[in-house]
Amino acid sequence: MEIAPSVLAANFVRLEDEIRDVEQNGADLLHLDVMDGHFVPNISFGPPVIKSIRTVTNLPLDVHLMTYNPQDYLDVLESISVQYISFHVEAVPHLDRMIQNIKGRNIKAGIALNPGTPIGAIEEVLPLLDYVLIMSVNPGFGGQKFITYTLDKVRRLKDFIINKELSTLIEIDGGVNKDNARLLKNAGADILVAGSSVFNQPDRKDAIESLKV
Ligand SMILES: O=C(CO)[C@H](O)[C@H](O)COP(=O)(O)O
Repeated sequence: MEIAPSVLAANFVRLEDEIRDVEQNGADLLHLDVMDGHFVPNISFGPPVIKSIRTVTNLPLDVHLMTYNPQDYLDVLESISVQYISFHVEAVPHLDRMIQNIKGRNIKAGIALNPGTPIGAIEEVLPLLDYVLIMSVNPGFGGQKFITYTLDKVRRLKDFIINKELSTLIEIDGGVNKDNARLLKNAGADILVAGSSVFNQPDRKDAIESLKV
């Protein structure tokens, strides 16, 4: 199980220290939510902040584009050398083209699904994807409660991946904590994104270890 602390929950005034803290205490990836205030009702940070973050960590950067027109960010994210980019199926009409655009840059490609979006929406392109990001809250804000029906979605997606003999990873994001981490692992999640349950805890080592079930 890999843990990707979500920078959205970090103390932005002390961002460098916050990132070094999770890097030194067991984080596997750093999850970066880019919000545009349109696809989701919030604005977070964009490429200039990600560029600065790149200079203070060796962790793989896992960028989640909660935006319309995610293709517009690819050139700059490639120049920053991020390793993972996910975009929302609900925001993009040409899934195949967008996946090829990401993978052609040697960046891992993922598609994110809102809680209410069925996994059938990505069935055809699943073999092309490196990972699927299942949202377990409605995206836009940290600190929300885990939506329990998304657990079954993870299970069904895992079954599909196994039946098709694919190696696609499942990442889950929203309301992840030490109480549901084992359920998520058993359902088939490979990467847990965790905002509040890491950055809002005083001991980040303990917080990350408690999610690595
Ligand atoms: O996608 C997200 C919210 O839209 C974030 O990754 C969010 O940071 C998750 O936070 P938490 O773990 O506190 O629910």
